[in-house]
Amino acid sequence: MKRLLMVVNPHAGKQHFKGKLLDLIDICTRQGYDTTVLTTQGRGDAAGIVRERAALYEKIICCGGDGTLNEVISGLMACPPQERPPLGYIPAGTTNDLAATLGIDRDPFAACRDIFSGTEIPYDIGSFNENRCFSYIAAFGAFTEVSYQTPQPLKNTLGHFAYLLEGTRRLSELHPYRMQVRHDGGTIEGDFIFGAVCNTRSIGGLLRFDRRDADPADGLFELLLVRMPRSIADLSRILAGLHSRRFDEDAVIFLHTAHAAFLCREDTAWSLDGEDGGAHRRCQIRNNPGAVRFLYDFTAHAAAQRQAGILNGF
Ligand SMILES: Nc1ncnc2c1ncn2[C@@H]1O[C@H](COP(=O)(O)OP(=O)(O)OP(=O)(O)O)[C@@H](O)[C@H]1O
Repeated sequence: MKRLLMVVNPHAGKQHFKGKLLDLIDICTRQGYDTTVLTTQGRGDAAGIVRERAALYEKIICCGGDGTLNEVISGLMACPPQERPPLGYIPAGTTNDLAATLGIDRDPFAACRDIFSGTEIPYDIGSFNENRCFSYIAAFGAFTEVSYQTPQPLKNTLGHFAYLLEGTRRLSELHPYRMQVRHDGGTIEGDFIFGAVCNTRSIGGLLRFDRRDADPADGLFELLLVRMPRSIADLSRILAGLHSRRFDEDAVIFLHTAHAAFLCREDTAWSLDGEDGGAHRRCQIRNNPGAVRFLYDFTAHAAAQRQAGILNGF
């Protein structure tokens, strides 16, 4: 029998899938897999499990939210590329942003079946300071102070940022981060209130990129930087631009790059895939093209996703 490792975070989301685990294992067994199930015991556990055991399995399935998936991918990235098995994902978190972007079914049984009927789809992974990684977004900005103080960690970075901006009445409520940002095409300096390096077609439902703007396996990230507005009128223009995706070029920078280096004047808190990424003055971000192969049945759900407006241009 082929060997499959299922990594399950029993505390992810509202834990609805707990009672479904037996049926999920049954699907794997019927597909001819000798399935090992390991439940994570705390933060960092999923990364360690995958790092140490990935090479022993033909497939890995992650059951959890974006945080668990981020850890599983970190574990895979710590293995040599030839020892990384393809990855299936059964979304069981609260937001599951990446699953929405990829078009993975929200129903755990359908998602599980699609892992076996689907194909391997390469996906770019970001390295963050060489010791962390992200699959769809690394971001800093106004949202970060609030996010880690709330029991529900911030998931929806750009959506939350826009929400905070909408409520801003005085510029003094905004925190500008002075920094130099180097990308493949040059260097940008300034005071920024938000920045993100992304590999997704949708950020928090607010920004939707089309195929020309964002291909998850093109070896490039999308870099978005929002400058500190000079006036409240400026701020309204920025918000209107973010909503309509017609960026005011003076205020919002949007470009494609494989590398980004951030040199900040102060410690700046980052969020990686919606989880705490720590505070840093220097960050190096690098694209690892097609570093992880996702297993899912893209054709089964693309039409429905496109109809829902989630998946643009796949
Ligand atoms: N046994 C455990 N007890 C408590 N926390 C755990 C356990 N196992 C893993 N964790 C941690 O739980 C955190 C949250 O998990 P995850 O992001 O998967 O779920 P979620 O927050 O509900 O989903 P989403 O991020 O999609 O909204 C992760 O950082 C993970 O490290």
